[in-house]
Amino acid sequence: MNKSLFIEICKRLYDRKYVVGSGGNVSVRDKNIVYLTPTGSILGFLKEDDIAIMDLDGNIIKGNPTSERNLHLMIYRKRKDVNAIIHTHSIVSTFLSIIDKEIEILTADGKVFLKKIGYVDYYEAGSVKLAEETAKRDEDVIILKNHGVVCLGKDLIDAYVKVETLEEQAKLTLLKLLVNK
Ligand SMILES: C[C@H](O)[C@@H](O)[C@@H](O)C(=O)COP(=O)(O)O
Ligand SMILES: [Zn+2]
Repeated sequence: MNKSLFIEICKRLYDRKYVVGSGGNVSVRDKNIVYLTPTGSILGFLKEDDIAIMDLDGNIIKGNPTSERNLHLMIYRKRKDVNAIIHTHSIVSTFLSIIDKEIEILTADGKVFLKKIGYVDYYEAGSVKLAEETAKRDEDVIILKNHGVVCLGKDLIDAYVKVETLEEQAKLTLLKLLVNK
């Protein structure tokens, strides 16, 4: 697992305001081992030694993994093609879910990188129910209503591109709603 890339991606998510405060979490799977951001951590300030480690069975090997660990693990167990998961609180993507508007895929990037967007109703953050309902989805891009987004990738770069592209499509959707008012 490329720990320096993991830290760099977390820093960019924070610096580009896909998360604020201690929000968001990231994980990477390497065979039967999962590397996760620690619960309560500020993604912009992480060091390589802060990265928590679990196995796919849910045993903690190192540190205190994210409170959304069940969400990450349930997806990895179901989706053998997924090796990275990014959860953010992307503001426009989340805002549209608050006003019950679906994100439209409006440009070429959206069509290429997002394909379909799934939606999960609001369930308490960190709950097994939220994890179960999210893991039921088959899309790689999932909106957690009134909470944030979850993007799945074959690797960390793939998941990161989906986070950025999703927020761009959300911004375009919002602009379209405002112009068409
Ligand atoms: C309230 C929590 O911040 C929730 O939003 C959670 O989903 C999150 O984003 C960060 O939780 P961790 O710090 O436990 O990863
Ligand atoms: Zn969250």
